[in-house]
Amino acid sequence: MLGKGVNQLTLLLARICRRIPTRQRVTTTGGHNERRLRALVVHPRLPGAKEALLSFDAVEAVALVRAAGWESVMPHGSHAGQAASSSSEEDSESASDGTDDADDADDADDADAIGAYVARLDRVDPRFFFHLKELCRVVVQVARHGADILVVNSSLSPIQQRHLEAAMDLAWRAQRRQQKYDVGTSDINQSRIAVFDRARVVLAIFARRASSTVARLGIELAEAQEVKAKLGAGMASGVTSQLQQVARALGKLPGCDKTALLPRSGGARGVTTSFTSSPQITRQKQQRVIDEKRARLREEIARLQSTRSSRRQQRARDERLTIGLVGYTNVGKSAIVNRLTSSDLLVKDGVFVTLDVASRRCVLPSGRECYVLDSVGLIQGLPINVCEAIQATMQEMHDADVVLHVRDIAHPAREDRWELVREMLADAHIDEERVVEVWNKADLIAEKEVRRLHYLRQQKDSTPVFTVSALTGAGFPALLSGLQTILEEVAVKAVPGLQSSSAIQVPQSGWCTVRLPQGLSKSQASDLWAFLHSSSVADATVRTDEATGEVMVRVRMSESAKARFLQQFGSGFLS
Ligand SMILES: Nc1nc2c(ncn2[C@@H]2O[C@H](COP(=O)(O)OP(=O)(O)OP(=O)(O)O)[C@@H](O)[C@H]2O)c(=O)[nH]1
Ligand SMILES: [Mg+2]
Repeated sequence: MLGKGVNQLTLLLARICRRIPTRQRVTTTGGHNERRLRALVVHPRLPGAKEALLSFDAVEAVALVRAAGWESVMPHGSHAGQAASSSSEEDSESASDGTDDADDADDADDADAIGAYVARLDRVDPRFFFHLKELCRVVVQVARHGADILVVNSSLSPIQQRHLEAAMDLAWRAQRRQQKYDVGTSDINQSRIAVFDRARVVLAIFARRASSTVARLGIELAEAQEVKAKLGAGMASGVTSQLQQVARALGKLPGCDKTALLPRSGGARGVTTSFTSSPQITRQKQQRVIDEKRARLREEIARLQSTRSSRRQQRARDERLTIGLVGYTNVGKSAIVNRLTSSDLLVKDGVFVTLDVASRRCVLPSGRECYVLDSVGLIQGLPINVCEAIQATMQEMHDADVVLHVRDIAHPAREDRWELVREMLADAHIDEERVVEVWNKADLIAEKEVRRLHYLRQQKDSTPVFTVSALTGAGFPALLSGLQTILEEVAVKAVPGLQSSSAIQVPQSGWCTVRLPQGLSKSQASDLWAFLHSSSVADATVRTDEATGEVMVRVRMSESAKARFLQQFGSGFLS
């Protein structure tokens, strides 16, 4: 047992992992009112990024923030999309303080439309992510608008995160000064404005809303991993002068002055976190506790995942084929599952509405049943390994017989998203041959445009595409009969030695032989296949009769299985 010190450490860890400021309650009218945390979203505009898609990327980040339950702050009149002339990196004493009010009216309109602060960068700074001039602007924005959270719509290294937190501590002091709050010395070592990158926001969404235990544990594991990474990331030398520049920029806000913002003893000491400032806790101890926690979580997740995989095996045993739906978030996957299976899964305009895989039964036009799996949406900038729910989605897709890649065909960023999903499917080793595209939301674009997109698509790839509207139901009869044909092909191909359904034939008792005649329908062939692959049949060997061309499948069947076979298919197939 590690004792009381370790318990304290665990509490500290939990606090640091969440790192959400304690300002859940603020005084507005004298009393204590609950208010949502306020997040400033900063979208970095880097060279090479597609200008046309800028607003979609930024708007998506704002949607993520809302899904996390935070309010996105972007008051009118703030800087958005700084003029190109301000984009050069000027890590000098003359760095702009970011407090000037010469906001361009168009920029302000952009801000209102996008809801995010757009930071133009020539490159990513290894220490602060932003070059000094832009860093000052961002920090001033945070201080000015009373944000509790800074969201950088990209991925931050542990060092960048740590340095940004240090800069945010200065913003927090400035916020307090502006509000004439007393900055007590006991508070000084506490980082109060949290810094989130895109992946952390996604984790926060899952942490807030994920209902399954395994998803929650997955979040805890990701957080523990993050803390571990941060332990190794100390403050780089030379950042003090940059923090002083930041303080200078903040010092121009009303009620603030540079010297009051900087820690009394100078340097970056006052902006260290409570974690690193607890002298009694050694780094080894911290690491040991985190490692133990990670091992415990991994074990528990593995145990729960094995339950999940036995559910998959159960599905496989009951002989129904599985269709998995995968795609970018908000493309209409759940709406399609609802249409296919007459279910009422939650459908909503937003990101990450579905947070766990769900399976529903679907009846095909032939009366044959299959499973349809709804899944967690994918999103740009989210490494699969960060999130257990996304890993689970990919595992389900990996095991599905057919994967429907659902696309929002009306979305301007559809091609980038198509590429992203294809890459993620390839990374998860999902065979392209099993993937069928479904173009959804066809009601939102003109038919002529759909035809044009089909034409362009055929130039590149001749695999089938189904165009539907989950809203109106258009295209669903064709989708259902297409799925039926595809599943029959899948079933037939799975019989060893058979290449196509038209060739199917089969067999004798104890040992018996099932004969598959030439003219067998696809649905009969797949039903026969399903039976022959059930647990009551064993040791199948397949050969083709040279004289008749019939396929003969020799199998061992129990007496009861044989009786069921005769009942279902008659005696014509047995010899
Ligand atoms: N116009 C139109 N809207 C649609 C269509 N299909 C879905 N939607 C809307 O798109 C939004 C997202 O639908 P969902 O089914 O929740 O999307 P999803 O892909 O499951 O999203 P996540 O679970 O968040 O990944 C909802 O507002 C739906 O009403 C469609 O064919 N046409
Ligand atoms: Mg959904």
